[in-house]
Formats: sequence, structure tokens, C-alpha cells
Amino acid sequence: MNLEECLKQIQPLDQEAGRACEKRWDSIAKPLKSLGKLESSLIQIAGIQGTERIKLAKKALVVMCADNGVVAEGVTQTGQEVTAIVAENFLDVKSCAAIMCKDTGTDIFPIDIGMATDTPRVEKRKIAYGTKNMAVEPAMTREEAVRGIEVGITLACELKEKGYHIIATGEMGIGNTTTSSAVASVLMGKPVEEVTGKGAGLTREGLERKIHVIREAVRKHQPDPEDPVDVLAKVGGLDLAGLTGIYLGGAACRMPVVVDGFISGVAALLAVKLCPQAEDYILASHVSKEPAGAMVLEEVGKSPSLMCDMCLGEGTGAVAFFPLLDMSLHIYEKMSTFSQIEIEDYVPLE
Ligand SMILES: O=C(O)c1ccc[n+]([C@@H]2O[C@H](COP(=O)([O-])O)[C@@H](O)[C@H]2O)c1
Ligand SMILES: Cc1cc2nc[nH]c2cc1C
Repeated sequence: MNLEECLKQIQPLDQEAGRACEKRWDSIAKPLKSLGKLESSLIQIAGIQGTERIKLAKKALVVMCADNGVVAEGVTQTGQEVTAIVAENFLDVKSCAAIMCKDTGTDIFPIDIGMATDTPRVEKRKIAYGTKNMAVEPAMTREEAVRGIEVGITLACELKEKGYHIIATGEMGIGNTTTSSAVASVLMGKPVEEVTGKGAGLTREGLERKIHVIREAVRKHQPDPEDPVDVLAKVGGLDLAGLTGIYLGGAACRMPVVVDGFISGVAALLAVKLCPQAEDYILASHVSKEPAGAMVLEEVGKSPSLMCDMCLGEGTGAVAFFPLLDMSLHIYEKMSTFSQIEIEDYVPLE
């Protein structure tokens, strides 16, 4: 499915399934709405899956791995070789997200959508060997940005065909908080310094340099805030493109997609700018400690369930939300109703 076809395929949620799920929650013997977002998340998932008989048994984490040419400007603490090392570690359960996936019964799919080097084992769907340095030239062409989005769309649909019920989004890419801050600044019309943080670690001087580099790149390329693909191509990255595609593809083939941290949140913002209806298929998990983490979620129209001061990426926050969803589903499926335990005088309070 190409981007254009995907955008046309995104439909509203199944309201009837959502209402049936809500009715079941309201019949369960506990104070009304007392499981808060655990209830509303399942109501949303029922609307997405088109049935109140929700399934979450098969879970996937997609980790889009890519390098960013802007790293040459000294905007990161580590070199870009770390991207490939961590990407390989996912497959050996030697990264944080991989360990969390093992714990939660989630299958992990690291994808090389744009790493600067080839690795023997990471699945290759490469659009380019890293993006260009946006301080000098646009990060990529418009065509590459669209192809990157389409990698994500295809992957989301493949996961649906393989029987997965929910997708967590993750990324690995040294320099991707620089691209994410640039995209966030343009799409939200916010000053660069308000949406830029230390990423995976920077000194104060390093942060000042990062802000300067982003400001100059935006000034030089003048991305059009009304055209998300233009913004992605000029000052974004291939991991952002791929994740944007996961959100859009997930929406098109009726899969819930969970946002992770700042970078994943910026990709969600790109997706809803391309198709506002996609918002219905997106679930928040935690809120990143990066300064713009909360801002981006708010702009997407999502409120996080977890506040853990995390800013690790890889999908760690999204996967951390899975056990809560599982617990919620167990209660929803197994818990007695008011009538079953013969409580008849309970007056639900709104
Ligand atoms: O997701 C987040 O909120 C987040 C915040 C800060 C850093 N990260 C991770 O750190 C890397 C990017 O940091 P940096 O400093 O290289 O731009 C990238 O691999 C992300 O997964 C992730
Ligand atoms: C070691 C390391 C692991 C990461 N995981 C996500 N971003 C990362 C950045 C670094 C530097």
C-alpha cells in the first residue's frame, strides 16, 4: 500500500464495539470508571479492533534504526557507530527494550531503515546509508521521505497479517533528538530552544550548539509547516519517516499503535498532521523527560498513563505500558459483574 492509498483507507473507529466495551466495564463490580485510563484504553482498542472481544496476546515492538548526518555538527555525546551496536543488541536481548520485550512476551522487530553501515542480522529495509547533514543540505529528498513512510506502512500491514494485535513504536538513532526537535519546532510553531533538550546526554555548551544547528537548518531550508512530508524531508530522519508509516499503516489496517517517547511522539504528530483520523488508532504510554515530550503528546491529543521520567527511547516506555493493558484486559474478561455477585443497590456515581 502506498502513502496515498493508506491515507484513503483510514476509517473512523467502530463506535458500537467501543460502546459494548464501555457497557461491560460499567457492569463490572467496582466503582464506576475507577480503572481510569486502563478502561478508556480498552474502549479505544475495542473501537479499533471492531469488537468488544479484545485481543492483545500477540504484541510487537518495531524499532526503526537510522543514522542522521547532522551528527557531524557535534550535537550528540556519542558517535553514530552506537546506532548499529545497539541495533544488533536488540537481537541478543542485550538492550533495555529487548529485555522488557522478553519480560512482557513482546516480539521485537529492529529494522534498518537508514543506518550508516550494514549489519549482518538487522532486517534491512534501507532507504539510504544515513541522512544528509541538514546543517548543509536537506536531510533527504521528498521521494526518500515518502518511501521511508511506506516502509512503515508495509511493516504495520505485514504484522497485522502475521496475527499481531498491537504494535509498540521504538527507534534507535544517534542524533534523532536533533531531527525530532527540528520537526517539532516547525510543526508546532515553537521556538527551537523550547523544544530542544540534551537527548542521550550533552553538556550545556553542547545543548547550545544543538539549538544553534537546528535554528540554522530551519532558517536555511524553510520547511513548510503545512506540509509534513516537506518538514520530514528537510529536517527529519528516516526513523521518523518509518514510524510515521507505522502509525498510518496501523490506522489503515485497524491496529492499535502505542507511542513511546519524544521521537516516537514526533512521528505520531507527523502522522496526525498527514491524517487527523489516525489519532484514534494511537495510544499514549509514558511521557518522555525531554522538554518537548509532553508538548508533543498534547499536540497529538493524547494524555500519558505513565510518568516515570524516562527518556531512553527504543520503545521502552511503550512496552512498559503493555503489562498494564494485559492486567486491564484480564479484569475486563474475568471479573464478576454486579449482578453476578448480587450487589443490586449500588448507585454508580459519575
Ligand atoms: O524517546 C525519548 O524520549 C528519548 C530521549 C532522549 C534520547 N533518546 C534516545 O537516544 C538517542 C538519541 O539521542 P541523541 O542525543 O543522540 O539525539 C536515540 O537512540 C533515542 O532512542 C530517546
Ligand atoms: C548506549 C545508548 C543506548 C541507547 N538506546 C537508545 N538510545 C541510546 C543511546 C545510547 C548512547
